[in-house]
Amino acid sequence: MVKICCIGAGYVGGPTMAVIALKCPSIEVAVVDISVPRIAAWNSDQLPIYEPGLDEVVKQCRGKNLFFSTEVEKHVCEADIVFVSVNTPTKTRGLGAGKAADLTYWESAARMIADVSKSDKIVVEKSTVPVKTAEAIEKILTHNSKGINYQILSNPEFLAEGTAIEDLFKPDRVLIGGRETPEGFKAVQALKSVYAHWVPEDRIITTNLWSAELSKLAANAFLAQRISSVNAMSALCEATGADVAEVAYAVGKDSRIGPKFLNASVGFGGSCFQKDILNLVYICECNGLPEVAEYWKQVIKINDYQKSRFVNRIVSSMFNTVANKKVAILGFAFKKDTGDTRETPAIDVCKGLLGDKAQLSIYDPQVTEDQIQRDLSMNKFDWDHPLHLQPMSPSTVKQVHTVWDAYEATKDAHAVCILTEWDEFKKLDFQRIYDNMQKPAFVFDGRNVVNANKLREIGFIVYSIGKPLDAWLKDMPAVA
Ligand SMILES: NC(=O)C1=CN([C@@H]2O[C@H](COP(=O)(O)OP(=O)(O)OC[C@H]3O[C@@H](n4cnc5c(N)ncnc54)[C@H](O)[C@@H]3O)[C@@H](O)[C@H]2O)C=CC1
Ligand SMILES: O=C(O)[C@H]1O[C@H](OP(=O)(O)OP(=O)(O)OC[C@H]2O[C@@H](n3ccc(=O)[nH]c3=O)[C@H](O)[C@@H]2O)[C@H](O)[C@@H](O)[C@@H]1O
Repeated sequence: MVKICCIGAGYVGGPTMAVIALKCPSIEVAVVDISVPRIAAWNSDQLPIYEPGLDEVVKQCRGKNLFFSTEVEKHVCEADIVFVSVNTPTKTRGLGAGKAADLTYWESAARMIADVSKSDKIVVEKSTVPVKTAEAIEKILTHNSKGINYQILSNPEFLAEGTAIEDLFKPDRVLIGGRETPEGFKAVQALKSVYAHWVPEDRIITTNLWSAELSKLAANAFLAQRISSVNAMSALCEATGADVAEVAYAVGKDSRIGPKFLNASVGFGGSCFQKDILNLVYICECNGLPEVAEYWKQVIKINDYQKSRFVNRIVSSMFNTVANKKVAILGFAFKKDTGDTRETPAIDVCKGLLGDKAQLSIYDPQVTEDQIQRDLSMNKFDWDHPLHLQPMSPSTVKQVHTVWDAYEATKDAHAVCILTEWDEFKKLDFQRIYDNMQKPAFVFDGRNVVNANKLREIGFIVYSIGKPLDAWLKDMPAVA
């Protein structure tokens, strides 16, 4: 029986391995992690991450051919194929701080593999890593090899959170990069045969190592660039009276451009877009390509601009101050159908409002009070480290209250900000909300989920990203 071990039981390692176990009953899959609570949660009824469809997949295989364990060394030693899906945060200190990927966790995983292995192994990069990382990993493994042969493959993951199971069941493509040697080709074939259990052959792309590594960074950069492009247009729409949804629809109808990923928003979030672009920027700089680095940096700059533009719009509309005003925040996760808050635009928007002394009442159906408090008091990039290495007891932000109901959050509020596009926000009784709010009552829709005209009929002053401004907002320009 082929044995797979995955180091890192996170958002990628957990769902990816659960699907491999489901689709390949003849393969034994062990997912290991240094985080004891995380593994305990994977072995319980309350999985550590919320992802539609994940519970069912895990329930079907756990204890049969899918195991979650903290016995990292044992499972690595026994495995034929070792996936590495550990954190690759942005460096906060030293060379490349604020941009380069911190490969500490990756390197320690590689050294541990070299230490405990007693048989040949295929080592698969599942984490998103800088191009040429495989070369470094190869050196660590071969210099400590004790006669064992290692083949390094790059097999980046393209799943999106909230649709991870769907994406894993029917991937647009699976990408496998390997060395162009007979041993390399053999290793690529071995991994290909795992995916071939359920992925059509023409969707499994094989390339050289560096193409696979770079394709992952390129794909995320292209996706984020589309959002920054439409968000840049949203500012121009507001200035001119155009409607960004109409513009995006018209532009997306061109089959060369396509309709997906053109929703204007308060900004993109998530654990990877910013991190991976910063990483790409750093690689460009290191390769003497400052113009290319500047080009990609702009994608992040527009994203930061979009978030601060949103905060400025709120404050300027409300008589240039939100001091001591209750502002309801609906949605804190970085997108709907996930409880993940890593790099969520809600953090920057809330921090901006807190900077202007607002009182925040936050409701998100999947995010806990503890998580929100941690996010609002943590330093940039600290979130991307294993849980037990994050700050233990960050200070409480007193002007923030977390509630478990949208009506409670909006009661007596001066304004409502929608920061995540949860479906339930579309169905709220806005008349009831309006009746219980201070007047004038404002809605700032950072995800374009509400029917602005209906809300205006109720009496709200409404701001929607990239839509023609109502008279109130026109008179109060958002100047930074
Ligand atoms: N979150 C996402 O949607 C996607 C993430 N990625 C990439 O996948 C990688 C992992 O991301 P996530 O799963 O989101 O991170 P995560 O933080 O959810 O999971 C990483 C896990 O690795 C564990 N870990 C770290 N060092 C370890 C070690 N030496 N031994 C054992 N366990 C160790 C941590 O405790 C943690 O549970 C990153 O490189 C990320 O860029 C790629 C595609 C999608
Ligand atoms: O490498 C990764 O981590 C993953 O990053 C993204 O996936 P994810 O961040 O989970 O979610 P997305 O659906 O891409 O959304 C990212 C952010 O962009 C925002 N977004 C998305 C689409 C859009 O049209 N407008 C928009 O503002 C979302 O609200 C969210 O904040 C990519 O879509 C995945 O292919 C990739 O594997």
